[in-house]
Amino acid sequence: MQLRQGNTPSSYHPNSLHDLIRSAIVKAKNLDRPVLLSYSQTWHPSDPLLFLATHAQPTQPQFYWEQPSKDWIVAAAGSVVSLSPNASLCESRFEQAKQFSTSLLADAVVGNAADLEGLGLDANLVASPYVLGGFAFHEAIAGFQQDNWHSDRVTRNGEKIWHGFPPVMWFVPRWILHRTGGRSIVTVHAYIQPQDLWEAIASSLATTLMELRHNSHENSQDRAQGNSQNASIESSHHNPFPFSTPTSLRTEEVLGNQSWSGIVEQALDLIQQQKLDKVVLARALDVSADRAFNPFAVLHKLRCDYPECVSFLVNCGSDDTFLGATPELLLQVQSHVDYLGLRSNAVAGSIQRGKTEAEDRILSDRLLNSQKDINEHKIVIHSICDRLQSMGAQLDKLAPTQLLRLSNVQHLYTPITAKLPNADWSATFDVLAKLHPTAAVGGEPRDRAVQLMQQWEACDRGWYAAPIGWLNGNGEGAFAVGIRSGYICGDRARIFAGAGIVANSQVTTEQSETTIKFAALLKALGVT
Ligand SMILES: C=C(O[C@@H]1C=C(C(=O)O)C=C[C@H]1O)C(=O)O
Repeated sequence: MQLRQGNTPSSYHPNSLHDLIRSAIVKAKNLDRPVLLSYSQTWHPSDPLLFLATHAQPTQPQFYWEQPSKDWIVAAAGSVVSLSPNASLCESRFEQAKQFSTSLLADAVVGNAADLEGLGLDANLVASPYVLGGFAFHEAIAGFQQDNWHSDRVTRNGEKIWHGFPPVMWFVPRWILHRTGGRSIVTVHAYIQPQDLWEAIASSLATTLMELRHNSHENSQDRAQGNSQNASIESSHHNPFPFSTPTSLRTEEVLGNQSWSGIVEQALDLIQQQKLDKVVLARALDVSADRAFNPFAVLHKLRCDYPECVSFLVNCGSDDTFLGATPELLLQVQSHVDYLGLRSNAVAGSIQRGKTEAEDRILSDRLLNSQKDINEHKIVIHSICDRLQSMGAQLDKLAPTQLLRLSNVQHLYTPITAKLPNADWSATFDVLAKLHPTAAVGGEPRDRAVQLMQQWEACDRGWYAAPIGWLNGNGEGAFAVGIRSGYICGDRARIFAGAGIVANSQVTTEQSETTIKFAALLKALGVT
């Protein structure tokens, strides 16, 4: 863990909660605008997903992020302040999120409980305010109504789509539980107005903390699992989400004007005519069940099956939950005194897993030596590197391309790291706007590819393949590409899978690749 750097957004305030609230009110009065307060304390070790499932209310926004490779879990719910996307503004949704986050984190008043103070500097770094959420793939979602995004969004064939998802949901949660290094910390936020009375704020924060502490189910689950500081979720034989799984499930491909293989053929024609280098085309499946899916149980299956991935869940406070386990990190940032450290992972080029070790090795070798996949992967590396360089980023020496093996599929994978000089954490949003969509989920040239997918794909991508992530007051942040994903609404789910089409792609091979990718979500939903 690195030490707090000079240009991190929030200033640290080591006082009691009551003193902290007083300082925040004084600051709000002096600035004549609301300020964010965050207060953190250590928490008893618990499974953050179970914690979210038992403490979030259905009408509250919810967010979950589990990144085992970074030993980083964030579970959050409620909202003290959120960005209301304004379609009439000419700024993009990333620029709106930047403006929203900048003053919030810059003015934040941050403090820790005495128990955290005792743990030293490292703990202070973990305890900070967070802004988090996600974005739609395209600037606008089909049928989105500015004033009424909870209302039914209906497509041309009369179906409700992406019902609870605005083009951007970016918010400061009421509470957040983060677990890293075997340590759990709860942070509560308040959005303090200049005229607020400290008693009211103190009582509201105390109520939030009390409600979080009070939950017999969570505590009994902890006892049942014998949770200790280092207890791993995967090693627990006890299923923390016992619920009745649907017994009867039906899947149906979402049909557009043309079949998926038809649009792949058309893409190949354009590639042959050298009008396009790559386009990623997605399919969607509707799954319906005889009873409601439990999104937390579905995510639990995904995180157990895909520990190499980022498991995520976002609910904007409606009936719909978007979730998945993605192998693709779009952007990880770390603020330093005179630069912003960047990391983005190129993931493209895929083959199935073998049934035996020998078969697996043959398939890996085939992928590592496939000129078509190497080219497809290079297009993605170049799309990321060129865009970072166009912003003035200094790229580190490129690491060799490796294999990324997931339980259903293996990919070509290259981590890309860079430094953005003289930039602070707020540049994260500029980098996101530049990178999304990379050629891993968009194509090359980007605008042409995006136009084709909007014209050809059977349904709106909504939040599929778009950035989901968080930023905190220590100048750290991470955004994943929301693939291997779908949304759940009661007894229905819509899941997505795409494949990159380049020169020499074969329609049947690409179709099988999407089938393999669908398998992750299908299995988690209970389709065998
Ligand atoms: C678009 C998806 O995956 C992307 C496409 C890949 C490919 O075509 O080889 C590999 C990984 C992802 O970049 C998806 O899973 O939906």
